[in-house]
Amino acid sequence: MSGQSILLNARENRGRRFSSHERDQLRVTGLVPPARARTLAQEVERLLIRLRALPNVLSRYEHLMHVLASDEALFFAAAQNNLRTLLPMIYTPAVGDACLNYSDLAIPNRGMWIGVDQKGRVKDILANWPERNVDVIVVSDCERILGLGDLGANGMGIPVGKLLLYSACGGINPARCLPVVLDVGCNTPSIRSNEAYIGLDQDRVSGQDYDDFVHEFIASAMEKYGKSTLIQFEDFGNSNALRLLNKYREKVCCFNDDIQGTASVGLAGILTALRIPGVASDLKDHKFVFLGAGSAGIGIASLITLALVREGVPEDEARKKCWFVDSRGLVYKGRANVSDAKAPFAHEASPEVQAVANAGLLEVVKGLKPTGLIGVSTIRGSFSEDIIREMGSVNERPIIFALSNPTSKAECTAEEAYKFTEGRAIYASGSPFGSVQLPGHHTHLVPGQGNNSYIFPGLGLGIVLAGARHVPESMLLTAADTVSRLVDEEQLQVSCVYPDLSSLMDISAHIAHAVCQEAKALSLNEKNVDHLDIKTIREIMYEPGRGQI
Ligand SMILES: NC(=O)C1=CN([C@@H]2O[C@H](COP(=O)(O)OP(=O)(O)OC[C@H]3O[C@@H](n4cnc5c(N)ncnc54)[C@H](OP(=O)(O)O)[C@@H]3O)[C@@H](O)[C@H]2O)C=CC1
Ligand SMILES: CC(=O)C(=O)O
Ligand SMILES: [Mg+2]
Repeated sequence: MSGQSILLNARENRGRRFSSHERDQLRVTGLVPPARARTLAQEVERLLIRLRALPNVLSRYEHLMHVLASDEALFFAAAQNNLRTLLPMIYTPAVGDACLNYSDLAIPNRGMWIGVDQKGRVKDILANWPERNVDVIVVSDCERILGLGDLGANGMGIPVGKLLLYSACGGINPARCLPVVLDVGCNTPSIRSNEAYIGLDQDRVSGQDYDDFVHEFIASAMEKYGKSTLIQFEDFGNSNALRLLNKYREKVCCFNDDIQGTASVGLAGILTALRIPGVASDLKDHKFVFLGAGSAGIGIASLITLALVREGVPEDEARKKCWFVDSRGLVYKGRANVSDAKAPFAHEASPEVQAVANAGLLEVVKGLKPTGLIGVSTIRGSFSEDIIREMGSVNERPIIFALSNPTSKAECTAEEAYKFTEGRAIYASGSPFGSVQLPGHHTHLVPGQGNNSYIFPGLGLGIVLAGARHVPESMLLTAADTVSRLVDEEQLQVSCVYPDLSSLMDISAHIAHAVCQEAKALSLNEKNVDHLDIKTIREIMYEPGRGQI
């Protein structure tokens, strides 16, 4: 490749970073401005200045997508070395705004939209993807994009964003990542009424037609890329997420990020909290109330159950540590409308608890006295002052996780959680909040970002390196243990239950190592992992700025 074609290729293009010798050799002299070659560090710095000068979230998102499409090394070097700054611009919360407005954004196309109108032709369509080798596919039908609902084809920002994190935080080569939207229609009138809407203008298909289409996609992807390609299900609606996971988890190498990745990051935060003075140090001495009993909530509770079983607690007893409140109130045995997924967590409720079951979350908290309150409901403000105060009155250090995304959907803010508990809350949120200094307090408090982005990049890397045939729950447990172990004293001092976000590449190397070992222990690895110590994994991770920044 040489001349103009190299400048038009995002993977090869280095724009103004080509040396004069390279410019001559590659025949791009004159095609780039004549000023002396710049370094990657200089270009990254310039990009950050430019981003700061842009007026809003969407303009920054658009700018970054253009950089990505023209100079991949610059994009990922900037991201990997400035995760705290760039993650919120390419992932939550910005990606929420981006998806809401996707049809109107001036950005290059990225990923594959496969429409249900192409049923029967999915294999042919996949053949249009230019790369022969794919390690990870993130696929969404976009029915539940973050807490924003059904955004149809606009949801592409999510598979794209997740895969950007696979490279920026997990060191997977971006050339081997495939974002896919299965466009099965959209039931949100405001999205479809935009005359520029990029998706199919039809209602969602469901039932057998839906299942056949998803199946055709999975079978075609396996046929084209092989059985070791990892499929990550992302942001499927509640009626399909667990169903599809259960259908495919033993058949293909796949996991559902909203169920399992979230479970792992949720458990990691809880395990870390056990190390904070004032919190009961034994998981079995805790009780959790979840607001929201969908993919994320049921996922976290199921993994807490597994962690307790690992400690010798009988499964039935373990499940009783987790209680759910859904859109109809407390979930308990004998209540109407308890789905199969919720049923294992529908416990016998004492008459006192039943008496408050329809009275709202505050009464449930008063009745059950949980040690932890976990928000996965998409309802902003649902952890009201009263509820947070109640958590503070029954716990020395209440665990309060507001995990709904994006920021606009968080059950409570970091400041609310700290203020209403006099700084005693151990708080984490799905989308980032800044640190908080309460009046009269010496130290600032740092909310952890309880987001599955701590998990899936390293988990995926481990799966790919091991050539794992399946993704058993024990891999999610081991990922949670690993993340929790990496939280240092300094973080604990400021009540933060997650490791420093800017070290995600290192965290991912640790997770990948643990996952490789787990794959080997279960004989699930198609590839030899014996040589893969943490240092070796870290060295083979994709990192365009290595040694230059
Ligand atoms: N931090 C992270 O890493 C992650 C965060 N999330 C976030 O979690 C949220 C939920 O995701 P997910 O579980 O997949 O979504 P689901 O659609 O699967 O579940 C949503 C749940 O919220 C419940 N709910 C809705 N309204 C209310 C209400 N007013 N009061 C109580 N419960 C209510 C629903 O109740 P019902 O069952 O009765 O309909 C349902 O159980 C989203 O905002 C998502 O962005 C998700 C994955 C990862
Ligand atoms: C983080 C994530 O996966 C979600 O909010 O859906
Ligand atoms: Mg998700």
